[in-house]
Amino acid sequence: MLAGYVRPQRRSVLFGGSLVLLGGLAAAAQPLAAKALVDRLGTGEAITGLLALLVGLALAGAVIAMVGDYVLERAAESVVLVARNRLTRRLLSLRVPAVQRAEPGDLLSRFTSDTTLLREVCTHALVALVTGSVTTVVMVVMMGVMDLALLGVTLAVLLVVGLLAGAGLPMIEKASHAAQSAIGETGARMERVLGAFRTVKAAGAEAREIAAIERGAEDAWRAGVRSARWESLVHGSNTLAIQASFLAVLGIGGARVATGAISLSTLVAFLLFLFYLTEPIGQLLHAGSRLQIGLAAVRRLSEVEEMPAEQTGSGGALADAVGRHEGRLVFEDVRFRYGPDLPEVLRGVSVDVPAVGMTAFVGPSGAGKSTLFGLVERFHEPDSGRILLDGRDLADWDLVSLRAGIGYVEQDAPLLSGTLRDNLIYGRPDATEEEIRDAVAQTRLDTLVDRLPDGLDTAVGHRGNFLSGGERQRVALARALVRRPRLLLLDEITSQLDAANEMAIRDVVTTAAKTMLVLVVAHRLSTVTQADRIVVLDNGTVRATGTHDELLASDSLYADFAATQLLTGERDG
Ligand SMILES: Nc1ncnc2c1ncn2[C@@H]1O[C@H](COP(=O)(O)OP(=O)(O)OP(=O)(O)O)[C@@H](O)[C@H]1O
Repeated sequence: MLAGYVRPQRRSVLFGGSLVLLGGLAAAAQPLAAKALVDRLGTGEAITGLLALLVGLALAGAVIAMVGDYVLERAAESVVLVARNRLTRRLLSLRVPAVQRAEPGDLLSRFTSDTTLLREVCTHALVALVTGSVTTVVMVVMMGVMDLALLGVTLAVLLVVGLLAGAGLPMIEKASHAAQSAIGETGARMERVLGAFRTVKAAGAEAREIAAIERGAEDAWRAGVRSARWESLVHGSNTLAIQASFLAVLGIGGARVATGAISLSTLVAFLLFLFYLTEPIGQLLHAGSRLQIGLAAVRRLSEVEEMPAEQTGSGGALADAVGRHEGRLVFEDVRFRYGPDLPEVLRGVSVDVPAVGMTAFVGPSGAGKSTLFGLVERFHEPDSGRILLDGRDLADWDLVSLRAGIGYVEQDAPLLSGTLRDNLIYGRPDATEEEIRDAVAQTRLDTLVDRLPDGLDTAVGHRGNFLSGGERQRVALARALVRRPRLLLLDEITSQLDAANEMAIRDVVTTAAKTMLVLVVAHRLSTVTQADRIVVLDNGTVRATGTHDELLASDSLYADFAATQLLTGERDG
């Protein structure tokens, strides 16, 4: 997965990495030039050329490293971009139940914060790991050429660093993952609060929510501190090791110079090498710890990749077919439960709905009415039985084509932040002005549009919260009509309308039912009575089917509903 993120940037990473490496090598060559300089000083030869070389090496090294750094930073940003785009596509293709089970705030944190962390791992850390290793190896070889005994001393001390780092690095990954998860959970909690802000206020729950969010933030802090502790241990071991090596080399090297085993210039160069070694080793340790943090982020991103996604094909041609062919919608012994441990919600539903006309589903709350709509949209798949449209199992339809033919107004259909127009054309961005106006007029939104300061181009607020509940319902219906569906699924769209608006909407629905298949779920008797057929659902089964009059005579539950007006009261209860 990591490779997948880095691959598109491999050229930049290679180029930038090579530059950084070159810069590092230029730095590595400096001790050699310094050694030559010291030797020449002893012999009294001219040193101007060597001095120039030394300055040139330092300058060139710095500039090359700087350019390399920029190239890598840029590649890192591109990696984040690629990761965000990939995650966006993944998130939007997820199956509805998967997203319903997840916390939106947590998914959001993966999109914002984890992708940002990814930049740590993908370029800099990887390159630093390579350049740090190469520079270290080059320096160690050079040190070996100078004096094997001193090298032995150095390596022994460095081994201790390696062991310390080896123990610390996995802990960093663990702590970082915990910190990110805690941030995700806190984000989810925050999203919950902001999404129901008025309810939070009305319930006086601010203090409780603050405490809960702060607890989450503290969890993140604790994990972050744990990670910081391991990081500083890993990083600090570098300084410690180099200093210890320095003293050891100085002592043992001094003795070797005194015995004449090595020259003074060799000792100076060796110590310089040791001094320069701090950087690549520090780089290695830093890269190692960053890599762990990035890997923790990759782990969280890959968790999203593993969530089930919808399968969509091309479907353009089929979308046309949906518009042209008319056909029945048939439920054949449909059984469904929301999860393996949950009770069966639909227990063998069989309904045959003709291609045109209005079919109403009524029944007590929780009977499974909305669930049926969810199955038609294929948000969920039946556990057994089939649903056929045009005689074809919905499972065989291309999802895009299927949904292109459906106008779905869900219960409490949310609007999206943006303008009223954005909301109306959400299901069909290429709708003409006339079609928009037409839908607006049908749903009696024209008075609202006239009243709004910028008409159709007025912002409606987050989830449409600048509008009343009834207005939101009518916008949702207009949005479905603009889509020009062949199949309208209307789930409780009149619950918040006053009598006048309800009557108008009823007319819209009746008119629509003359040319298309309209399924409504309604608790209001007035909406239901004019349906061509009514399906009474009870506890996941079809109890009775017929017209209002037929059911009044034949079905006691329906007769009871009608008589006691429970059909109206149910929503509020
Ligand atoms: N996503 C879900 N996960 C688990 N259970 C669910 C889910 N959605 C609905 N249910 C359960 O399935 C049952 C049927 O719900 P459904 O929304 O279809 O009922 P309904 O007849 O539309 O009710 P209402 O008239 O109150 O809208 C209910 O018992 C509900 O608790």
